[in-house]
Parts: sequence; structure tokens; C-alpha cells
Amino acid sequence: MTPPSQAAPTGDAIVSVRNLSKTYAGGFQALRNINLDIHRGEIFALLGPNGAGKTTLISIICGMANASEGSVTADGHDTVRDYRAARSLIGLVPQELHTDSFETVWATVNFSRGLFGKAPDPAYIEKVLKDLSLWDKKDTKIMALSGGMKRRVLIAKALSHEPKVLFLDEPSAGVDVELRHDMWRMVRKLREAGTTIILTTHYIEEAEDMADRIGVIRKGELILVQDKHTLMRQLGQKQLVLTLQQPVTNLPASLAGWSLALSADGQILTYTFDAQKDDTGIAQLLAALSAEDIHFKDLQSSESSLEDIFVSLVHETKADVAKEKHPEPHTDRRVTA
Ligand SMILES: Nc1ncnc2c1ncn2[C@@H]1O[C@H](COP(=O)(O)OP(=O)(O)OP(=O)(O)O)[C@@H](O)[C@H]1O
Repeated sequence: MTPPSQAAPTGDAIVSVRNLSKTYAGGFQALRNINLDIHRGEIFALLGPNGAGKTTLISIICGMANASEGSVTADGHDTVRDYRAARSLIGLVPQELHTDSFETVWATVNFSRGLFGKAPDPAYIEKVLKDLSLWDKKDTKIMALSGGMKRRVLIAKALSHEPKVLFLDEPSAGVDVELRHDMWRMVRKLREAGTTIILTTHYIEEAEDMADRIGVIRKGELILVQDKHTLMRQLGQKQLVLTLQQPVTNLPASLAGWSLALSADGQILTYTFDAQKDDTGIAQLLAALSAEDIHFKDLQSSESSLEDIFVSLVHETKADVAKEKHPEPHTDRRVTA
């Protein structure tokens, strides 16, 4: 498992976070010594449970909150010393729209561009509004828009000054399936056009679907940064699911040493094994079952999802994660589902 990087910014890093800590007034430490490089052009998903520190981290990177220690650069610009240059590279889509209710969509988005000192570019704003299916609402006041439309306006505002890095804070929270899919499509298009995307999410499927790399934050510590596929391969457990010919009430004592779970109806037996090992133990298990006169009529295997991995990570301490390459399997959930 790759620990969060601690070195100087790597060549392709567009955002570099170094030794970042945040203690709020009152003494609560929300971030502890975060080191993170965001690669140019990637989609990076920051996962973590409520209160883990995701929004605090994003706020500091975007220059909206101060760090207690450490530094952040955006494309080489220090976000404190060189705030304007750094901030103009970043677009932030917050969770909620608080202002501008009496303005039209067009005026709001155009104004946002001006805030970053960019010359007006009606053709660009038109393209952004069209991409977000907002063009026919351009003269509508914000207060007359639906929640989903307001979300689209937030994205349009964040894109108005052509940022190189786009932060999406919980993009899927409270949006319907259609908007979620529109948003994912748009994010992919932006990435293809060279924009770096960083999203925070509770939705594992969002990270699984979208991200190139995943960071997991827990209690203010970045406990893992990993390429998504590598993460799933390294930590992935596999399950062999056997549908039995006859239900069994209890497993014989001779099978006690195996990582087996029996469904409540006694019909499905799930064996969890380490997918990385050469010897998975499957052949020996099948022989042991046969010796106990337990026969199966169907057999299939499945890999643990990112959700399984995430759940096990956030419930372990950092020391556990370092010590234990392979988290506990979650067989009971699968077999009784
Ligand atoms: N202004 C503040 N003053 C004191 N503590 C704060 C402040 N803002 C956030 N915190 C605390 O810092 C911790 C991290 O909060 P943060 O909002 O960054 O978490 P999060 O990962 O974004 O959570 P969520 O997923 O719920 O949005 C929480 O314990 C929160 O209560």
C-alpha cells in the first residue's frame, strides 16, 4: 500500500499539499499532517465519513480557510502568499447556493467570471450553459429554478473562469439520478479537455465509477492514497459462493478452520479467500466438503467492491491498516443478502 507522499511536489502535480494541519479555534484538530499530490488531469476522489475533514481540506486548498501548519501550492502558486494566482486556477462547486437569488442565470455566471479578473467571453459562457442544459434558462432568476437547476448553476459558476482544477464537494448529495448522470458525463468531458477534478463523496459507487485515484481520510488523517484499480486488487478479497444441494443447519467441526459463512436458511455457503495468494485453498475446501457429504449445485465467485474496502478501512485504526494488508472479510453481509 502506498503511503501518502511526503516528498517535494512531483513533476505532474497540479496541487501539492505539504505537512498540512488545521486546529480550529477551540482546540479541535480537524487535519493532521496531510501530504498529498494531485496529478494533472486526473479525477481524484476523496472519501471519508462525516466529519473526517474533507470540507476543511478543500476549503484550505481553495484559500477559503487558513491552515494552522503546512502549505498548499496550485500549479506552483502558494495559496496564501500568491492567493489570487492560485485561486484563479481553481473552480469550486460547493454543496449549496446561498446568494444571487434575484439575478438571472446569465448575470450570475458572467459575474463569477469577472470576479477572477477574466475579460467577458459571452461565447464561452454560452458553451458552459449549453453543456449544462441551462441555456434555455439563461434569463430566468435563480429563485425560480428547481434544486437541480440551481446545482447546475453552481457548476457553471465554478467553470466560468476556465479553471484548471475543479473541486466538487459532494456532487451527488441530494440530486436525482438524472442530474447525477449528467454531472458524471460532464465531469468526464471536462477531464478529456484537460481539467483536473477533485471530488469529495460519501457515495462509493461514484468513486468506483469515476476516479483514477482515491484518497481516504479518517479523523483528519489521510490514511491512504492509491490508484483505484491497484487498491481494489491489493485489498480485494474474493468470495466463492456455493449453493448447496441440501440445506445444512450447522457446519461440521472439521470445517471450523476455514473462513466460511453459512446463510440463515443454510443453503448458501460463502468462502472468503485472499485473491493474491497462489494457493487459494479452494481445491482442499471442496475435498473437505465432499468428505463431509456436503454437495453443491452451483458455484460462483465474486470480488469485494470498493465499498467493502472502504468500510473496512474507515473502521480500522491507521496502525491496523499499516499492519494488516488484508482487511477482515464481510461474508455475512453477502450471504444473507
Ligand atoms: N468552524 C469550525 N469550528 C470548529 N470545528 C469545526 C469547524 N468546521 C468543522 N469543524 C469540525 O472539523 C471536523 C471536520 O469537519 P469537515 O466539515 O471538514 O468534515 P467533512 O469530512 O467534510 O464532513 P461531512 O462529510 O459531514 O461534510 C468535524 O469534526 C467538524 O465538527
